[in-house]
Amino acid sequence: MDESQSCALEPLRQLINNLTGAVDDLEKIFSAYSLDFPSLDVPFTKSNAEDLTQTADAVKSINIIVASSYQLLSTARHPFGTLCDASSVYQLSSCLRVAENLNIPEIIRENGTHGCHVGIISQQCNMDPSKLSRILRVLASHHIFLEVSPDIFANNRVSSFFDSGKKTAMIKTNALSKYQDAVGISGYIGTFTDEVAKASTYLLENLKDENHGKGFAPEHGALQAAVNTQSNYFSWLEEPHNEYRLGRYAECIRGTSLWDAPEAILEGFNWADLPPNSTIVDVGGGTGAPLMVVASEYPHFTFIIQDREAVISQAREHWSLRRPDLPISFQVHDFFKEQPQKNAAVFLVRTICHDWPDHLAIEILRNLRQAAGDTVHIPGAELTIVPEPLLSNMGKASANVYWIDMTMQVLLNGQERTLPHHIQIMREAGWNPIRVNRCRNSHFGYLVAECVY
Ligand SMILES: C[S@@+](CC[C@H](N)C(=O)[O-])C[C@H]1O[C@@H](n2cnc3c(N)ncnc32)[C@H](O)[C@@H]1O
Repeated sequence: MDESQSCALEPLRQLINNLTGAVDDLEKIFSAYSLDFPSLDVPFTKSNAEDLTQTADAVKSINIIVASSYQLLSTARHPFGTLCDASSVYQLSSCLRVAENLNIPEIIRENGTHGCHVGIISQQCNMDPSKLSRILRVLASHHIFLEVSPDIFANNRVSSFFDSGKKTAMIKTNALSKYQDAVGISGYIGTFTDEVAKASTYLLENLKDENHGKGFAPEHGALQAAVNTQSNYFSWLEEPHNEYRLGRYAECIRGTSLWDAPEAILEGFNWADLPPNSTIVDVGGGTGAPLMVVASEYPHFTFIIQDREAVISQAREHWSLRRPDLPISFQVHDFFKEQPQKNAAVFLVRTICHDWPDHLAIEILRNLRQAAGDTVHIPGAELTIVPEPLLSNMGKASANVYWIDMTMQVLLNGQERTLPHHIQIMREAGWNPIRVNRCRNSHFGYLVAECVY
């Protein structure tokens, strides 16, 4: 082998060394607890081993594996292969949408643990078996479901993660019941593969639109062309024909809690330092999944969830089903109007600003500033230093941050922001960022700010 050949292969060897090192580290982490790493071929169950995969050291190793293996694949294969994949990846989303909408993980679960013939699956969801088989094969080829033998599909660790845990008989009588107090991320998949995917297909048309392409109005994004509406995303969701999508969106947002490490909200802010009678206002809180974590730990505070009227009804129902014991009140409030809570110790503003372009995010923050007595609390973003030759943003391991950024662009002309950008809009709204708290196992940062007097 001549020198130039060995040089050209060096990045591949470095990437393999990264992989080996990361797998060795995972082995040490799991053997310290005498646990096995969860198998891809076995359905997901809440377990100590799954919990261990979420800890900071395990996440670090897993991210190195994800980034290195994707870079290895892109380095090794012909560009045509990478571009074929990128050109057709929407097919994967479309097939996933079918599987979620037709309750395939639930049907397979109800038919035993050894897999289910596509003939039975298709009978139960009233589809043509040959078409469904091809759809499930696309997914199984991407490790979503396991094709145990030709045309027999079983749930694996990935497909079972969007099993709602509900009975299909119940879902058939009430489609929305699937998303009420569900486990898994069926709502997240439903929303992302439906309206977000539709909006995304109009990205180029929206960018080239002579009137709106260079603007940032939330009612002039790609979504409006895709679904033929003049309303912004949230108003459109509340139109009568979208009852199903609105119900599903609530579950989608609960699913977004998984972007964050489970304990991040507790570590992101020094809740324990607040006086016992403090009022915490969750602004645009949705159904309040992250707030439930705080309220469970600090039930002596007063908690208020604010959101649009339709969402507040969902939030009331969710808390009464899930945690009727916790002290929480609900308030219909439009965060573009004057903030009625003047004595809040904390305004929690989680994944709100990312929905909106700068001028509207600043308006939301200014309204809080005008009502504020103490601190506000906002998630931001930070880069992580990584080993050579990986990309400095961890490439594929950070892909979801960039997917969500594009989601915000196509839905509402919103965006994810870097830490300096977060700081800039907070300062413009009259807030002084004083601290960023980050969990090592999460892309989220918690930016704590005080009023500028
Ligand atoms: C991305 S979700 C975040 C929910 C919650 N903060 C969380 O992190 O789980 C955005 C929320 O903003 C709410 N929202 C949108 N427009 C609003 C408005 N004008 N006033 C109050 N809430 C609004 C939506 O209904 C939705 O619940």
